[in-house]
Amino acid sequence: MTAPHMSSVSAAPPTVPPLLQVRDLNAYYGQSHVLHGINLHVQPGEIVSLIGRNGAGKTTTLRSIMGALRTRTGSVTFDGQDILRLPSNRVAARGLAWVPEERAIMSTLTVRENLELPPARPGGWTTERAYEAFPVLRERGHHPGSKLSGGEQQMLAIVRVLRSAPRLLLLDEPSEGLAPVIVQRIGDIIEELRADGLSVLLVEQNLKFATRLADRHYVFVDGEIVEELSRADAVARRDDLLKYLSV
Ligand SMILES: Nc1ncnc2c1ncn2[C@@H]1O[C@H](COP(=O)(O)OP(=O)(O)OP(=O)(O)O)[C@@H](O)[C@H]1O
Repeated sequence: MTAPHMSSVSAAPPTVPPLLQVRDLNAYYGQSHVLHGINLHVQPGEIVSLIGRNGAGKTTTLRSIMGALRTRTGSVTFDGQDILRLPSNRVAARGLAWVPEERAIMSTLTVRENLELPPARPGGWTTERAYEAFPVLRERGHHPGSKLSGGEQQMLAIVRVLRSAPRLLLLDEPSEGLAPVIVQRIGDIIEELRADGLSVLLVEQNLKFATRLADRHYVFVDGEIVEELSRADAVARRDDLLKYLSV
C-alpha cells in the first residue's frame, strides 16, 4: 500500500456552503483518545462515505456528530449553526437522523407501530410511502420487530427515521449481513432519497455498495482521515481501498 496521503478530489470546490461541517473533531472514551482531528463536510444533496476497517473511528464520528458521545472537542456545524453543544434530541430536531448499526427499532412493537411512533413532521414519510418503498413491510405490518429478518429490520430502521423529514441521514453499515438483493433495494432507496434532495453520510465496509452510492469518500485509519477521494478516484484506486479495509 502506498503511504497514506490526502489525495486531491477532482470535483470542483463547493460553491454552496456545506450542510454539515466537522472541524478538528477529537473524541474520547474515558482516557482513550479515539478521534484525532477529523475534518469532513457534506454538501446539500451529497452522499459521502466513511470507510475503514473495524475500530478505525467511523461509528464514533457519527456518535460525536449526533451528540450521543459527549466527550469530544472541535467544531460541528449543521446549516451554519453550531450543534456540538446540543443534546442529541435537539440535534435530531435540527434535521439529522441516525440509523445506528444495531438498527434501533422497537422489538416488541409491530412494524406499523414502529412506523407510527416517531413524531411526524411536514414532508416526512407516511406509513403508506414506507410500504410503497418496501412492500415486504406492508406484508409484515402486524409482526413484532423481533420477528423480522435482518434485511426487514434495516428497511424498517431507515424508513421510520424518514418520518421526521431529515435533511441529513447518517447510516451506519446499512448493508451489513444482508442478502445482495436486499442491499440492492436499500441502495435504490438511498438514491431516491438523494434525488429528493436528502444528504447522506454513510459508514460502510462494503466497498461495492459505497462506491455505487457515494460522491466522495473519507478513508479512516486509527481515528484519522488519511485520504479523501472523489467517486472517480475510488473506482480507480479500488485495490488500495480494499487494502485499507482488510484486517
Ligand atoms: N463504548 C466504547 N468504549 C470504549 N472504547 C470504545 C467504545 N466504542 C468504541 N471504542 C473504541 O473506539 C475506537 C473506534 O471505534 P469505532 O466503533 O468508532 O470504530 P468503527 O470504525 O466504527 O468500527 P466498527 O465497524 O467496528 O464499529 C476503537 O478502538 C474501539 O475499540
